[in-house]
Parts: sequence; structure tokens; C-alpha cells
Amino acid sequence: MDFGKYVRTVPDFPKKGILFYDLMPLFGSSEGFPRLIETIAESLPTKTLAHVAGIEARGFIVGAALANRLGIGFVPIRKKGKLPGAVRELSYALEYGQDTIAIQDGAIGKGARVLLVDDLLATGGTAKAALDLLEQVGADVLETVFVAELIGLGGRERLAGRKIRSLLTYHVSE
Ligand SMILES: O=P(O)(O)OC[C@H]1O[C@H](OP(=O)(O)OP(=O)(O)O)[C@H](O)[C@@H]1O
Ligand SMILES: Nc1ncnc2[nH]cnc12
Repeated sequence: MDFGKYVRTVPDFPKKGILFYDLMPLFGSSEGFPRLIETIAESLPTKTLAHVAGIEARGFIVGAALANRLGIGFVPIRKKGKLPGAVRELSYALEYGQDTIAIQDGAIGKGARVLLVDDLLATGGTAKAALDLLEQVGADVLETVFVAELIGLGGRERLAGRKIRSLLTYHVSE
């Protein structure tokens, strides 16, 4: 299926100069979204996974649906200050700002096989921070899947050495 037909671009969002790739029409499509989740599920390595991890907020949409499809648990990587109890945090820069993400201690057992999912790869700042956090808690991250990747912003280079995959790619200039 051509998932790209559901993606729209919005200039100057959330800041002037940013061309925003909006995946909400894809997530909202009764035809496109189930097919998206099925396509990702069918493409995964045959190794058994313990969890899908997803990054707040758009990574929750894809990650939780995929975890449900695979019959496994979903572990949220949230923005700072949202998760109760003991957490591990990491700050990072993204295409249009900076933020801090967190994961709960004990959410993932040492050596547990995890698939990381997010909607979009741009500079890779968010995904690198999430991968670093997952590795700090001892997860075995098999790969990271993005619905869309903006090529030209350095994301793939920042994640060099990690196994990453995107369903849709767009060439953009910095
Ligand atoms: O590769 P990067 O430059 O780090 O950018 C990619 C990140 O930016 C967006 O998240 P955002 O922080 O806007 O949060 P949201 O999902 O809550 O909208 C997107 O969902 C990715 O997580
Ligand atoms: N240009 C962009 N469009 C949508 N999400 C993004 N996250 C970071 N950069 C983005």
C-alpha cells in the first residue's frame, strides 16, 4: 500500500522554517492504519520480542497498536515528569527544540528483547536518546522502526551502528 498518500506537509509548524510531516491522516485512516501495523508486524525478525517500546507521544500510537498485534507488552518512553516512581532520564535535542525523556526502572528486564518504534526520524536526537536509555537499563534492542524518515537531517548518521528501518523516506535539506 502507498502509505505516503496519507501524509501531508504543513509549512512553518511548530516553528517558522520547519516543514512538518503530518502522519495523523495515516493514523486516522481505517484503511491505512491497520495496514500500516500489519505491514510492520509482518516485516519483523522472527526472534521473539519481550516488548515494544515507543516514544511519547506519536510513538505511542504506532507502538501500542503494534504491541497489541504482536500480543506483547508496550513500554512507554515518556517526556520528563510524567512517569511515577524511580526513573532514568536523558536530555536531547530534536529538529525544533530540546527535551528530556524518561523510562521507569524495572519496566524492562536485563537482556529483554525490545523493538523501538517512533513515527518519524529527523535529526535522530530523540531516537538516539531513547536507544541510549534502553541500553542503560539493559535492554537488547533488536531494531528501531520509523514510519517516516527525513533524509538530509543527519538522523541515520547519528544512529550509525544501530539497526534502523523506515517505511517512508523523504529527502529534505537542512
Ligand atoms: O529525529 P528528531 O529530530 O529527534 O525528531 C523526531 C521526533 O520529533 C517528534 O516528536 P516531538 O518531540 O515533536 O513530540 P510529539 O510526538 O509529542 O509530537 C517525532 O515524533 C519524533 O519523536
Ligand atoms: N519535520 C518534522 N515533521 C514531523 N515531525 C517531526 N519531528 C521532528 N521534525 C519533524
